[in-house]
Amino acid sequence: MEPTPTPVITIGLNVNHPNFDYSMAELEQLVIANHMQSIATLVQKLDHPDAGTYFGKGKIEELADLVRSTDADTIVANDELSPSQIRNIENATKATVIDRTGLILEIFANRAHTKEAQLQVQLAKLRYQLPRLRTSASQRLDQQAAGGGLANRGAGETKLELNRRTIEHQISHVRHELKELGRSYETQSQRRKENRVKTVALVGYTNAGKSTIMNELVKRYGENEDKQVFVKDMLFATLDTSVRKLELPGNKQLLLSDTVGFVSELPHQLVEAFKSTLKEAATADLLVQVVNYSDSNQELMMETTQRTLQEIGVPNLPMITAFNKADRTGSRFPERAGENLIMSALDPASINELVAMISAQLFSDYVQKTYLFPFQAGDLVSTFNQEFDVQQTEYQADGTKLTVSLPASAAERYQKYEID
Ligand SMILES: Nc1nc2c(ncn2[C@@H]2O[C@H](COP(=O)(O)OP(=O)(O)OP(=O)(O)O)[C@@H](O)[C@H]2O)c(=O)[nH]1
Ligand SMILES: [Mg+2]
Repeated sequence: MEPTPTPVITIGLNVNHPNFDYSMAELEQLVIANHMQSIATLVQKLDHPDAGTYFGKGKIEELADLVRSTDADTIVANDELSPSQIRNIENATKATVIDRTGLILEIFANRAHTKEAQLQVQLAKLRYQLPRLRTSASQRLDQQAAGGGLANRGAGETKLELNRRTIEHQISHVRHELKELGRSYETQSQRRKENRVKTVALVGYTNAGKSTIMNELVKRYGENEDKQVFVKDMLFATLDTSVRKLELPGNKQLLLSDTVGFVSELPHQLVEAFKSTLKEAATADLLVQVVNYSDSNQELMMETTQRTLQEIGVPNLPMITAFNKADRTGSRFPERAGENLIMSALDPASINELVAMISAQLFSDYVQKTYLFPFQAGDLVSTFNQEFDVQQTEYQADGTKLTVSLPASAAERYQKYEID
């Protein structure tokens, strides 16, 4: 059974923020993803945040009253706060303050499963903690850190120095471990490149349906249909990149990867840390951007996706945009316009259309050829049947005639058997 969510108060400052309501709604979702529940919300409109307390003086008093009159002893702020803002709000309200960055880091810390994701989150946490050594926001992260050993309650100046050095030491240690892992990772993807297996990466905003699409494709075309990935209606269900091998009709093989979802204002510490997980996307032959077409903020989400892809250094790759969850809208689907597809992951016709689009993009260098293999080259007939898309076979007196669709590069190798 899931534990009861921790009650919290969410707070936000509207500093001429055009998408303020949306960012507050997203904060509520992030809170839920961290097993918390917002029981009250306090917002203020200001020209700029108060340098010392974020909210203005009167609003801070209101917040303190709210803490006293509810069950919540945790406050979650919609922005990244300075260490002194966190400390001052905590002193004024006697509650624990977590900022948006700290919240996202907590979610990631609780969800990371692979060694690499865990190290990356740890690195991001350490970087976040460094300037915040004495706030309870960083202590919460401390307590979660594997092995702990960093608790610094009642820290004096010397202890603080010590902690700083410990953290710096840990940062370089984690970096080193990541580098080692990265090396083996690189050889893996290098090998894939050499074998010329085409790669496709699903990217996009969190909760858009990337993992659901991955599972539908694995069910139909996977080596092993049990290799399903985790799907859940909450933010950041996926944190680790999973790669699955698919074989589309006609022996067309590809590697499909499902990646971590993006969110507005993804903490820069995490963007940095996840660069290597997202390398899978950076080296792909094709990106499929999944968009939640039923969300009124889809434009914003697409902008965030574009910006994040740039930040993590994904070059401008060929892209198909899948406007997913159309079953929740009044729109017709599947409906294709160029490289855009309005679709639903729950609809087989949509999945077929998506596969056709992926296949057309990836295998555009395929050519159709007719070969005559004499009987002494009989081995090639079985090789061709295993590796390529054999569309027609005719047994003739002088050998076996095959009509085949295959990559242009492979066709070059078998030129001498080619007949018109
Ligand atoms: N109605 C409807 N629901 C969908 C569709 N695709 C996905 N969902 C649901 O949307 C929720 C999120 O789906 P996921 O596949 O986990 O989303 P994701 O993009 O992988 O999310 P993260 O891993 O958090 O980045 C789940 O509850 C899915 O069942 C769709 O086409 N239609
Ligand atoms: Mg997912």
